[in-house]
Amino acid sequence: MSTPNRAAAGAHVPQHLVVRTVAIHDLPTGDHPDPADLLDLLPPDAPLAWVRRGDGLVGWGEAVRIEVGGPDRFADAERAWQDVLAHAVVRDEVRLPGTGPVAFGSFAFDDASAAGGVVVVPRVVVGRRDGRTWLTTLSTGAALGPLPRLAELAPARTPAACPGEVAYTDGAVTADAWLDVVADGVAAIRAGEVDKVVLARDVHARTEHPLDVRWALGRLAERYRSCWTFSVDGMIGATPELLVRSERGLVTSRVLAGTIRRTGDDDADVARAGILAHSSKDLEEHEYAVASVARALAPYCSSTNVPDVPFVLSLPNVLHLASDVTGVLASPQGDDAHPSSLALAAALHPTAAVCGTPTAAARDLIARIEGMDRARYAGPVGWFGADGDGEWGIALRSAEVDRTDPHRVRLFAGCGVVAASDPAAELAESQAKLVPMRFALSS
Ligand SMILES: C=C(O[C@H]1C=CC=C(C(=O)O)[C@@H]1O)C(=O)O
Repeated sequence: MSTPNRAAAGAHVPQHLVVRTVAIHDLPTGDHPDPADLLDLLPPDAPLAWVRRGDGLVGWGEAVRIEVGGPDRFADAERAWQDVLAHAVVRDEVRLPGTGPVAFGSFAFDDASAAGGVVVVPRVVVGRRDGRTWLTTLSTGAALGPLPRLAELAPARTPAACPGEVAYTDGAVTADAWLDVVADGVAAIRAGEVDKVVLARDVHARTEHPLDVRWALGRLAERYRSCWTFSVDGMIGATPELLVRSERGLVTSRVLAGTIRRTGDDDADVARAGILAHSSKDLEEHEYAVASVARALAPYCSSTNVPDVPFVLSLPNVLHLASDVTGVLASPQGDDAHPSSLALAAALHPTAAVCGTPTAAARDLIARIEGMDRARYAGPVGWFGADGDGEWGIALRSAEVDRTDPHRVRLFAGCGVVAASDPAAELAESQAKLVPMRFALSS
């Protein structure tokens, strides 16, 4: 495989990107049949994925890689992507969201994090939406060739390898010490420094065998079907929280904040859903998160719809208070031009579901008391296309696979803290939020 073009932010991309999308059913007879599960197509190395309920995108190979960092990481990534597109020759025979040129991205939570951000333009993408499946090839330097054949492009199918035994150890802050971190957060709230702060912790896992990311993705996608299962450059997970979807002028954001653990007993869980829906502590946490999203979207929208009351989202491990905020993007010039989904994600990030209220003070407090670099946990992760439309989740219920040692995985979980928060309850909640990734790594 040839080496990808590396584009530092804003750097010139040396070769044309040639992009072709065809419907899978249009491919020659004898080619790969319509794949039952998109994830089954992925190779073990650097798989790219954004899937939910069987729909979405998977990709592999690197045609272009854009690495960014610092406070301008989103704008720099967008500029570099535009530069790639300016040199692209595109033939898209399907014309759906996610066809034509697409790039996957994952960005650090904090401006100062060394994790920065990465945008990967794959060599091959297979997508599915509402029963329609397509194949996109993206290559550099070639001319538009004959119809691509998925059978030739899809790697020989090898089953995902089991990680074997997994040993867990403390992350940057032990569970006991994290009780003090939460207590410090509550004290800062009571002192008037912030109204809400989201505090997170990490746990280290060591797998017996090198982690085959496909193993984790398959388990997550099957069990957490209402979540977006993602994989971008070693950042993996199944997030229930959609930072923003932008499609043909409509924006949607699924805001989550306020959590109660599930018991495993359906009747008890129905009662707990009622408790959650009436918990003033959780409703307060949720209200801050919804307000932050509504405030950030308002300047870009001609109208927004912000639900008055959240619904209860049921996941296999927890119940969440959830609100779907929607909006219609304004076109200031009267044409269809509006900010890209990544620009909207940048405007929304960090919401009060992962940072706090007020944002700047909460961010400072996190940097002062949390005791770890979140890296790409709680940052935007997703994909966007040539027209800027795309989907960006918040990288929650997630883990980062070590670049140099695929036995090492860092799992993350965080909790919204308000004045009424109890450190022991928050620790238990963080353990419940670690369940999906622990499940993903289990045999
Ligand atoms: C920060 C996380 O969850 C956020 C999303 C949903 C509910 C949350 C909560 O109830 O605290 C958090 O705001 C995480 O899962 O790491």
